[in-house]
Amino acid sequence: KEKVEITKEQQALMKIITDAYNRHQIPQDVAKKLLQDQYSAEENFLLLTEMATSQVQVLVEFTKNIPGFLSLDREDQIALLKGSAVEAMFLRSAQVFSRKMPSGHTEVLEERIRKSGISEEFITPMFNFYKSIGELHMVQEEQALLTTVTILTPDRPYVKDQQAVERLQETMLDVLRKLCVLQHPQEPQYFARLLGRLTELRTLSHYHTEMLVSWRMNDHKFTPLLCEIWDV
Ligand SMILES: COc1ccc(-c2nc3ccccc3n2[C@H](C(=O)NC2CCCCC2)C2CCCCC2)c(OC)c1
Repeated sequence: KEKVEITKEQQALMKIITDAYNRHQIPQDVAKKLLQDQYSAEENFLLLTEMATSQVQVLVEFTKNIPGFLSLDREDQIALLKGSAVEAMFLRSAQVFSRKMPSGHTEVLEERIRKSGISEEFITPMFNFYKSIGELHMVQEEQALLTTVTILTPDRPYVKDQQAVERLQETMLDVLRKLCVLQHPQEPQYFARLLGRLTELRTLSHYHTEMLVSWRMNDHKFTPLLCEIWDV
């Protein structure tokens, strides 16, 4: 049985990324807000666009802490951010949804999201994803590394130097693989399951524009930053 060992460098890399991931949390916790009050579809849409706008800003700050990211070609950095922003947002939403909450809170949160204004057809795939992320019981290092692996996806549109991105992503995947083996020794397939979620995440993100324009209200307004990042 091969002995899996995280090197000193990998330990340092993981600490930098996890600290940055935890530092760059959403300022106002949306779950708390949703648990407090029931909002109209319009108010919920505004809340979503506000949360998503601040999450994109948080994502940009987070990527500056990924060792090697700032050494990539500048335009490739933008292409990676634009290409991963929606997936990072759904990954963060899944982590918010799967957080341990006092009993009954998750059910209230689920109900509020179901009734938020999102159209019926997207609710099942979205919650299937949230629950499949929750079942993994990821530790924070795994969450941070999974988001990093998602950002460093080489085949995003307009990425010129895919090899450079691939090298960075492989560095992160190697740490994540070892971490999974050490954190979940009884589950040799855990790492594979984790990466499988990224496929589910990409599929869910394909629905994203549809989910927004079909929100049960008229005249959907977006912030300039979201117009940049979302294809709306
Ligand atoms: C595009 O369609 C949708 C639909 C639902 C969500 C969603 N899933 C959630 C799961 C847990 C808590 C919040 C959640 N949200 C919205 C939100 O505020 N998401 C934030 C985005 C930035 C990162 C933190 C979460 C809520 C939904 C209820 C109405 C108000 C917005 C969503 O988040 C991408 C996108």
